[in-house]
Amino acid sequence: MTAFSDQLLAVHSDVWNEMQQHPFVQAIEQGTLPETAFHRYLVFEGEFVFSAVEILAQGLSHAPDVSCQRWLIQGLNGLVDTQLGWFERVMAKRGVVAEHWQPAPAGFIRFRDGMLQAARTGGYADIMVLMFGAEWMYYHWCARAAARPQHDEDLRDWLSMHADDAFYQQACWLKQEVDQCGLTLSGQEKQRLSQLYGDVLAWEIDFHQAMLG
Ligand SMILES: Cc1ncc(CO)c(N)n1
Repeated sequence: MTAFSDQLLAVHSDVWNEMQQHPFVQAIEQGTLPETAFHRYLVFEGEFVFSAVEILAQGLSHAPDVSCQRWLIQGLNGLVDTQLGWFERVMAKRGVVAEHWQPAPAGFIRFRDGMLQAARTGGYADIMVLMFGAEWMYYHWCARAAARPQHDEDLRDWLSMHADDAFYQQACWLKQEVDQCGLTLSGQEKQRLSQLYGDVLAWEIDFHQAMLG
């Protein structure tokens, strides 16, 4: 039987491909992303990472065993220390002030609120689907973009944080958790989570569209 994560990828391949070929992603791959768009991205991606801490923490509150708790705590450390620390340093160095980019674009709000609402009302499987949706997709485009020459050192750094082995292992763990959840879910629950996975990719497309201004 096809693993649940592979079913999600197969059913939603159109929206997956749309995200992988998004103009924001293409601009980064081709080295043509305007600096304004990168600065807008730093502000709202930083805000999303802050929300992702809450999403993973909700996951931690439902974790079925210690091994899952360890993975989630490691993920939380990565977000709070490595990533949020990186935003603070890079934004200060580049003179990017979050308050200057308010109000937040509608595409960002839809993405963030969609993710937070699903994490707050859903169970462990919901949160694994949310984070698998976000991270597996990010690993794939960032790995491609990181393999290209990138003249902006901060962008290069950000891409490599999402293309390195630690990030890949975490994305693989989320994929396995989705498969594990799939083994005991009813057909109706799987249908609901498949819809949620499709929503995540659609919200991601909205988010990255909004970053182009
Ligand atoms: C917008 C967005 N989606 C997904 C990820 C994956 O972690 C991220 N860092 N940012």
